[in-house]
Amino acid sequence: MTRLKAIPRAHLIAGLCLVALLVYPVINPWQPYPQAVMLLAFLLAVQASSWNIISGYAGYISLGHSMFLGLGSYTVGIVAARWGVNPLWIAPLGGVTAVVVAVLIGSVVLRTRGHAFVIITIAMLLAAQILAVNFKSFTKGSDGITLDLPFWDRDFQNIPFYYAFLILMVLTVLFSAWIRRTKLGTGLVAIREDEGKAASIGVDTTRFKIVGYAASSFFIGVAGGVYAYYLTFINPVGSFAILGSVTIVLAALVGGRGTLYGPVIGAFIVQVVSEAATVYGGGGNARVLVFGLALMVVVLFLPKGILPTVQAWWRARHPEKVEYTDQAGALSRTRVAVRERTEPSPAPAQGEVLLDVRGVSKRFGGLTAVDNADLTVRQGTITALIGPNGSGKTTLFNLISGGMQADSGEIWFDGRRIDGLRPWTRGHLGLGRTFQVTRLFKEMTVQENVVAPLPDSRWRTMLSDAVHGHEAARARELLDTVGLGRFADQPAGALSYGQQKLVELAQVLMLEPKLILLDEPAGGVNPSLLGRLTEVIRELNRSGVTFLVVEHNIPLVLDLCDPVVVFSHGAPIAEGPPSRIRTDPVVLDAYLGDDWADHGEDGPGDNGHGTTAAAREAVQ
Ligand SMILES: Nc1ncnc2c1ncn2[C@@H]1O[C@H](COP(=O)(O)OP(=O)(O)OP(=O)(O)O)[C@@H](O)[C@H]1O
Repeated sequence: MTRLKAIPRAHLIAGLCLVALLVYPVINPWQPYPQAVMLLAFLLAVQASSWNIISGYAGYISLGHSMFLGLGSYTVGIVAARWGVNPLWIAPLGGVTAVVVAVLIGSVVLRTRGHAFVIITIAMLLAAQILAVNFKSFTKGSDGITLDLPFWDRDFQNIPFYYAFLILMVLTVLFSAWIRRTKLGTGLVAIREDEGKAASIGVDTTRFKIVGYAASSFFIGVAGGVYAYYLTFINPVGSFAILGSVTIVLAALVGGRGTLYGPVIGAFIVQVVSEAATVYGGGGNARVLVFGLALMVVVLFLPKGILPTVQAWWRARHPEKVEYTDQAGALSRTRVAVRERTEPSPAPAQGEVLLDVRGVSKRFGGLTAVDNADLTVRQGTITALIGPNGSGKTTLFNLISGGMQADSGEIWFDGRRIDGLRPWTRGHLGLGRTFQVTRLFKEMTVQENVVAPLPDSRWRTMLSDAVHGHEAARARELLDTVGLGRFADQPAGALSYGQQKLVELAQVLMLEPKLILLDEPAGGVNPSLLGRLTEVIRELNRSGVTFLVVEHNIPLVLDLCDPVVVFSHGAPIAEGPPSRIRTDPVVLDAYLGDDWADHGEDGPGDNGHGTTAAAREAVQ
């Protein structure tokens, strides 16, 4: 009984529904019509659930996904007709064709971001139809291909197809669930939430999207092969119909895009409504009208779909108890362990140059944000980068981490020129960063956020478990370190700003970085946790991690960092140990203000929380 209780409610309900579906034809064997409606619902569920991998998890909407059903049908149909093989045995070939085509299309389209993908998917569906019409020697053109009737007794009617599509539906849902549990799954969701941020934490967004697109095509291709046998006839218009793609999207939207069971629920609803519209509404055209109305209702009243809406309602009625931050736990922890890098490259010796920015510039129209800047960060240091607002510090961070490309200059990291590398490759080399305004993936849980980064480009890492296993255990450990272990299963969007800062630090530590760029780490963090934060930075630094810190909290900078580089108008104006910087007349003039020279260690008007306001006022 306790074992049963451990299974999530959704899986239990799904299991019960599956048992009912398995026994239905046994109880009602001589009812071919309802069996046909059900098996078409299973087929739609296979398609919607597969579509959900690229369009629900990764957010890249495909409006031509029924193309894979047609490709599967034609592959299997052509082979079966030519060589007299039974289509059922070669149905997986349809999946292989679908994956090959998805990889080819994806390799071209998914290198870019955004809307081009939607348009291309429709274009590809129509192109496939034109090819099927014109490649007559293979496809018999508009005449189509007729296949042999099923070999089993006619008395069995649809039952074998019923079970074939049911098995495919179960396999698709299990496959989709498995993907969502892996780092591939968290990476896909990360892409949907914030593609730039995903790239900065080592997610090779191009590869993830191509793999996601290919994964979303396989079972549809297999189902296409079985469907060809079910129909015993395939032609270009029927196999590559745009209405098929619209139905897939509608099913996923109705049920709940991005959820595991939503597309399946949506498929059953859409299939039953579609059948009712055809039977009672006067034919196929009524179906199109009903689909249009349903789409409007969903967009207006259920934008998240049925399942997420019901889940939100349930959660509101049965709120989970959440503890406050385990601040005491975090503060009492003494050590934070750094993992060994999986592909260790010899770290530069203490004091050697780790990051070398040489004559880098970045212009935005008429504004030169970074102006021929030089900067070196030596191994083992906690280097500060300070300067007035708008002096180009964050832009320089973006250039170093790969979020932006420099107009000129070179950036070297750990003996390698990196300014031409993609952001995730820089991450794999050991370059991590946090953001001034936190950029967590708000719809993922806190734990998923911390598990999402990839320290290398190995397939094994990509397919490792993000929910259990060593990666998840490491994420928990890091969350405990920053005092947020109790929040692991909460959505990241529910955390306060300061808590999000701490999660972002834990997240970047998953990269096993050699150098961490911290953009205003103290912003919004309460004073006692700030103490813990600086302690963590020091501990990591003692373990060999180098830091480059942008921070306006000058007492913190002067206490924690050495050397300090001062930026003004896009270039460094001074560099040295804190003791020299705080009295440097150039720095006092450009940033700190004369008051700094006249006050003690803590600067003017310090209240223990830093003097950001004072420093900023001084600049103005
Ligand atoms: N994407 C962009 N497009 C246009 N201008 C930009 C862009 N990013 C930064 N800038 C401009 O470049 C200049 C430098 O901005 P940046 O954010 O790098 O400064 P900063 O030193 O980090 O400032 P702060 O201390 O306030 O964070 C600013 O004038 C800013 O308006």
